[in-house]
Amino acid sequence: MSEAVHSADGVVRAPRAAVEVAVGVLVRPDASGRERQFLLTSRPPGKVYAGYWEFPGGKLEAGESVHQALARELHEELGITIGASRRWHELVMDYEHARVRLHFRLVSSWSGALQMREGQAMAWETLPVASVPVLPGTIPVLRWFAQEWGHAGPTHAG
Ligand SMILES: Nc1nc2c([nH]c(=O)n2[C@H]2C[C@H](O)[C@@H](COP(=O)(O)OP(=O)(O)OP(=O)(O)O)O2)c(=O)[nH]1
Repeated sequence: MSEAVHSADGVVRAPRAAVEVAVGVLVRPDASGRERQFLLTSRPPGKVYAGYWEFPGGKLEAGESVHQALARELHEELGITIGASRRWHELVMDYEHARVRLHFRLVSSWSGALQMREGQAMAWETLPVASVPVLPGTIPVLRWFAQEWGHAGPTHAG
């Protein structure tokens, strides 16, 4: 069965190979002790979709597993060392600049203080997300949270 491809902008393009991307969904407990806060970061200046909010992560390098790529990217971007990561969802998103296969992994333990090493901004968010604008590839993740938490209403502002 072929994989569903989500268009980021509504344009349907010819099939092409997807770039594999490891994405970290860092979660922490809210005031009631439930893991309902998650970290969003803004895309750094100079990258496509600069200023859009996303989950931290990046492309796999040759020979890396998704977890290894995630650990490397989160260390490079945020200065933290992650513990285990749990496979969560996968999604193919088609942008004008590339088709990407996003491997979302949940991370609830890490060491080190968060540092924004690439000029990003960060926000601990919950639903509905207040940071704007969010990257198209981020919106399905907010829907998965909404389903799991029984959250009704908008998932993000704007
Ligand atoms: N990091 C991240 N990328 C995402 C998310 N959602 C989404 O569609 N993407 C897309 C945007 C980019 O096309 C691609 C990730 O590429 P990137 O440019 O951020 O990766 P990278 O850090 O390895 O970049 P570079 O070294 O090539 O500059 O995945 C997300 O939540 N986080």
